[in-house]
Formats: sequence, C-alpha cells, structure tokens
Amino acid sequence: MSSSIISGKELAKKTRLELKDSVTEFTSSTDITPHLTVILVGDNPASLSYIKGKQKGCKEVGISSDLIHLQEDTTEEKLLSIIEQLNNNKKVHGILVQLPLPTHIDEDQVINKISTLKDVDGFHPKNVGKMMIGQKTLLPCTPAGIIKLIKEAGEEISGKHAVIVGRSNIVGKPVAQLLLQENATVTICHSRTKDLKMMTKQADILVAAVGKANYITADMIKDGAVVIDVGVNRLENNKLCGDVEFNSAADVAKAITPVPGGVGPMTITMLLVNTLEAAKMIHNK
Ligand SMILES: Nc1nc(=O)c2c([nH]1)NC[C@@H]1CN(c3ccc(C(=O)N[C@@H](CCC(=O)O)C(=O)O)cc3)C=[N+]21
Repeated sequence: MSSSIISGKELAKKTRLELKDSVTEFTSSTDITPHLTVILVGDNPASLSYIKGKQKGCKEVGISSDLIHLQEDTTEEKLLSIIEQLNNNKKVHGILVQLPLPTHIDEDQVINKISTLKDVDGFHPKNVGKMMIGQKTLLPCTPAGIIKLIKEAGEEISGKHAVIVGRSNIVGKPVAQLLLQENATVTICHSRTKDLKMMTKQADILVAAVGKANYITADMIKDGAVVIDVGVNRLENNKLCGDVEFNSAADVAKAITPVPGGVGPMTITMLLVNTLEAAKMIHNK
C-alpha cells in the first residue's frame, strides 16, 4: 500500500489562519492582545530553536510574546518568584516554562506554581486531572495536535485500536487519554513491554513517542495503519528524524506523519490556540 502523508505543516498553516481571525475578533471586541511569556533557563540549543518557532507562531496570529531568558544557575526560588509575578500580571495570559530545566530545579514544583488559567502547556496537575475526567480545560499541546491531525486526515478514531509507544507525562499518557475520550480502544506500551512488535502489529492507530531514531520499523506496523510519529531526534548530521523508519513504514501504513513537518508544527499551533483560550477564560469571554 502506498500511504498518504499527513502534513502537519499544512494543517498548522490552515489552523493558524483561522486562529488569526479569532485573535483579531477577540482583540477588537475587548481591546486586549493575548500575550504569551516563555521562560528559558540556560542555553540549551534545542530549546532556543523551539522557542524561536513559538515566537514566530505568535507573531503570525497576532499574539504578543516575550522571552524571559535566565542564566543556567538561576535558583528554583528565583524562578518560582518570577512565575508568581507573571501569575499576577494581568497582561500575561499564557506562561510556558521551557523543559527540560537544569537538574537543580524541581520541575514538579515549577509546574505546580503556574496559575491553572495560564497553564498553556496543560501540564499542571489540576488541568491534567480535568482532562482525565473530560472537563473542559487547557489541553497539552502535542496530544491535542495529534487528535487534530488524525481527524483532519479523515480518519475515524472511534472503535479503533490505538497503540501508543511511550508513557511520558507530556505525550504518551495524555494522548492515550484523549484517544480514549474519542472512543478508541487504547494500549500503552513502554520499555518494559514484552513483545512490542506483537502489540504494535495490532494498531489501527500507532503513536510513536519513544525518543529513539527509527525505532519503529515497517515489520512492526499493521497493513493500512495510521502512523503518528512524535519523535524529534537530532542526528549527528544535524538532520531531524522521527521514531519511525519513515520510508519503509510508508509502504505499509495507510497514512503517516513525517518528521519534520508532522506533529511538531501542530504542537506549536495548539500552544497558540491555548494562549487565546487562556485570554478568553481570564476575561470571561
Ligand atoms: N514546556 C515545554 N513545552 C513544550 O511544548 C516543549 C518543551 N517544553 N520542551 C521541548 C518539547 C519539544 N517541542 C517541540 C515543539 C515543536 C517542534 C517543531 O516544530 N518541530 C519542527 C522542526 C523544527 C526544527 O527543524 O528544529 C517539525 O517537526 O517540523 C519540535 C518540538 C515542544 N516541547
């Protein structure tokens, strides 16, 4: 089977055009410009590159943004006090603390500190809990983007067997939850799963979120499956590559997302969607 490529880049473009109209409408009716503040601790080059993408996205849709760039040796106490100030700043609607943080800072403490109304990553335990029981809240960006990608590709989720490889708090667990809410039957696999191939072979929808280049090979994929590749692995030649061996997988899958140009651009787009959503919630719109 020759598969169709699900373009996250195209869907991101389309979603951002629609979002731009919604931002314009919100701003003209309230005189408020949605604002995202990004905090980066240290100089991780990958983080700097992602943040550029986020700022570019904000600009595209009419959201204002700023970056608080802190030194690597910033104390946890200092970071928490900056978040406190942003929580109280009426002009700020979204707060994103770029992960990973230096090891001397406790990520859980930091995520807990962010106002749940401004938690545009959807990482705060209260928002995670709401998502879990299906209450309206800010959803984590990558999982929300994945659901949009699958639907946009015209693929039914209800009744399908979705197999997720990876159980991180930011991708594996929440995407499993959102797929369940869409009435998929969900299996979560991880590093201790016995016979991974036997599991992935049963997937109508396969989500690869392991963080290992080319880990999922064509022989692990069911004929006609929908394959979502969440991997962002930087190779030695500086090329970006996914968790799925794209070329061989494309012969087996019905539809597949590429890397780059798949899940990544949708992650940033959902962050922009969440920032407008946060501004609306804060101003009761
Ligand atoms: N608090 C927090 N929130 C995050 O959402 C978050 C984070 N920390 N830490 C790191 C990960 C990673 N992440 C990506 C976002 C976009 C692309 C993306 O747009 N990738 C492009 C390629 C970009 C390139 O070429 O470098 C693509 O796949 O086409 C990738 C990765 C967000 N993350």
